[in-house]
Amino acid sequence: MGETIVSIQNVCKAFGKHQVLQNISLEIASGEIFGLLGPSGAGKTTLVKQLVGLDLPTKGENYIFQEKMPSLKLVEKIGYMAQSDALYEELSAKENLEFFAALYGLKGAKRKTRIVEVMETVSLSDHLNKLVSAYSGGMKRRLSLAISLLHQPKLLILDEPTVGIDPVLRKSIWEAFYKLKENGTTIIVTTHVMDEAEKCDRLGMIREGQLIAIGTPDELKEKTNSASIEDAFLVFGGAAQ
Ligand SMILES: Nc1ncnc2c1ncn2[C@@H]1O[C@H](COP(=O)(O)OP(=O)(O)OP(=O)(O)O)[C@@H](O)[C@H]1O
Repeated sequence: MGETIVSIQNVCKAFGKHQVLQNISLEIASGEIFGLLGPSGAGKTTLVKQLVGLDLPTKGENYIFQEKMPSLKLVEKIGYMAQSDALYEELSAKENLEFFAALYGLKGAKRKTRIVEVMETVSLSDHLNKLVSAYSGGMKRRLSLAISLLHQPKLLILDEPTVGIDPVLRKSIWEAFYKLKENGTTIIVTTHVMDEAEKCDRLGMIREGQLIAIGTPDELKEKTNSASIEDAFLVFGGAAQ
């Protein structure tokens, strides 16, 4: 495995009395596609928000590129796609991309090239000048993904990137992830979709704020004698014996 890019150390998070993350520790290496798998409400979004510097743990620390989060220095190195799309509906896709590219300091020819490239990556090149309000839900997800890729981040954090995307496009988006990985990008993806979990290099299974298992999809299935990730999850979660 490559060098450690993400180190989560004894992270806890409480909202009032509600303990949402319970002593999570894990490390993610350079070039991995790491999946955080868990049901709705398990704490995945809460954890990734800390990794992008949008929230703080109640206890413990998160280090990214050996730097303690939150750190403004790392903004350029991290791409984040939130669970709900943050797009300007009344603008075209191109105008949205130009706006975010400007925020990242991309100018002139570089900006133009990156806009073309990221739209190709998400198969939206033919819809560049369309208003976002005329986009479908899946198209908006893909545009959000394109925006997160604009500045060629070394670490990409994607919160449920393929929700509302049909299986054909989902496949093409995963091909894009593999291409990014080949170019050295580390990717963290949250999901509750089991077949998507299978595509990750390693998985962290999260249930009720606890990391109940970690390993490659094959390791997790072997350890539990399960035919599927879904069954493995149930065994680790104590629901089936
Ligand atoms: N700002 C907040 N204040 C209070 N409770 C919160 C807050 N944010 C999240 N929670 C609670 O923390 C728990 C974990 O939520 P989180 O969004 O991290 O789960 P998740 O695994 O990402 O689920 P989903 O797949 O539905 O997004 C939930 O019970 C949620 O209600």
